[in-house]
Amino acid sequence: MDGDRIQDLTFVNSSVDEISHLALDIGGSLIKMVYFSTNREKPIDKTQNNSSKDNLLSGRLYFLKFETSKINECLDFISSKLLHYRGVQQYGFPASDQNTIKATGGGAFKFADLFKEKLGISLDKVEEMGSLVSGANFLLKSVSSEAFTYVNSQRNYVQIDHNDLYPYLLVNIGSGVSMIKVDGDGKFERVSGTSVGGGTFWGLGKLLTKCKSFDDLLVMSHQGNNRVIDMLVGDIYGGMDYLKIGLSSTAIASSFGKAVSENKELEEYKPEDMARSLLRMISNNIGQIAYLNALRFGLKKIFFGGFFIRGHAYTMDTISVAVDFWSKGEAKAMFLRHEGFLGALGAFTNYQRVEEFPCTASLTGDDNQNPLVEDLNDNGTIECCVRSIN
Ligand SMILES: Nc1ncnc2c1ncn2[C@@H]1O[C@H](COP(=O)(O)OP(=O)(O)OP(=O)(O)O)[C@@H](O)[C@H]1O
Ligand SMILES: CC(C)(CO)[C@@H](O)C(=O)NCCC(=O)O
Repeated sequence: MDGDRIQDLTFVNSSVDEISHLALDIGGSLIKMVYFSTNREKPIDKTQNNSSKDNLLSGRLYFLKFETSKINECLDFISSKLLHYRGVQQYGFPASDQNTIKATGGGAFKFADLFKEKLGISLDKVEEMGSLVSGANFLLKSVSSEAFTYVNSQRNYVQIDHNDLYPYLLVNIGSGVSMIKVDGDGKFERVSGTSVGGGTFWGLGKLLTKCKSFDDLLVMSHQGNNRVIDMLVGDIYGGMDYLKIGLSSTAIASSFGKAVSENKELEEYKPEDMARSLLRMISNNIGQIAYLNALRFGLKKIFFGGFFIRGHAYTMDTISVAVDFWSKGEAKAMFLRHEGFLGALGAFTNYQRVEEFPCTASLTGDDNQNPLVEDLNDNGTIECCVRSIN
């Protein structure tokens, strides 16, 4: 299992009994899991606007991921922690909600029988594109310091103006890529997509470099030099720029194009260089298609999500430069800190008692750990509230 340890628990004494609202996004490559953990001894006071029956439970959202090809690890995890039972009755959920969890992504259909058979769990299916949009809107509207631009190797956090959020283009780079024009809460249209996405990078990368894990492939791409394999404008123009059409000598004229004339065997290329060319090719292509779709609908804001990005500097830089270059600085590429969990968060917010409250995401780690998984290392929790009925 490869999970993200989420740190900085609000309630240091919280125990596994306090887990609730488990939601899954079961994709072509990865299963994403989101759950809420509260301190049942300290439900916070009712807000002034609440009905007398409502309580706001304060706690944190935690995030985990599993490879879809190792779905049994996910099933074992849920079963060993009894996640499907937790918090359901305690926080006013009807008994019928027991053994039912919200799930989105193709795997919610593909693996529904497996969940039923192995764990007795029914998957309450939440539509995938709607989940991505709900997850993105939740993050953009409720979580501070969530969206950022990436320019000159620098993350610049963007203040989201709630009155000026829509419309925007959401580009979710998972195994494949979906491009969704978002006009409001629940108002969206999938306007484009491409099969050249994260699965392509991971699949071709595995074949070309024999790397064992996605993270190895990313590390390799960081160390490589794409100019060894990519045919540059300068390679064609004798070292010169082609400024008349806006191309410098170092721009890529043809991804992997040098391999044609060099008569080298695959083994003669360094895996690092191939990983770099591949990452650049795919990120560039997605950046360009995203821009074209933004242009199609006159959208200035493009948010990129999906686990392909992984906060990887080179990926974000390539996408940002592509959007900036093609739009002549008109459109902006923005990224999300919880990029890979849009669908799972969308399924989570589909629980009736999860609403929008101001949330904060913890940026740094400390001694407090995910109550379920103590030996994981990555990324941040979201502090938030859910409504419960007593
Ligand atoms: N640890 C990892 N293992 C495998 N792939 C990873 C990992 N980390 C990031 N990735 C990348 O993330 C991609 C999957 O992203 P994501 O989980 O958002 O999509 P998905 O839901 O599996 O796909 P889809 O939505 O198309 O069904 C992989 O194809 C790969 O490029
Ligand atoms: C099929 C989905 C939606 C599954 O998540 C995704 O992998 C995707 O958007 N693929 C791209 C398909 C296309 O539009 O060509």
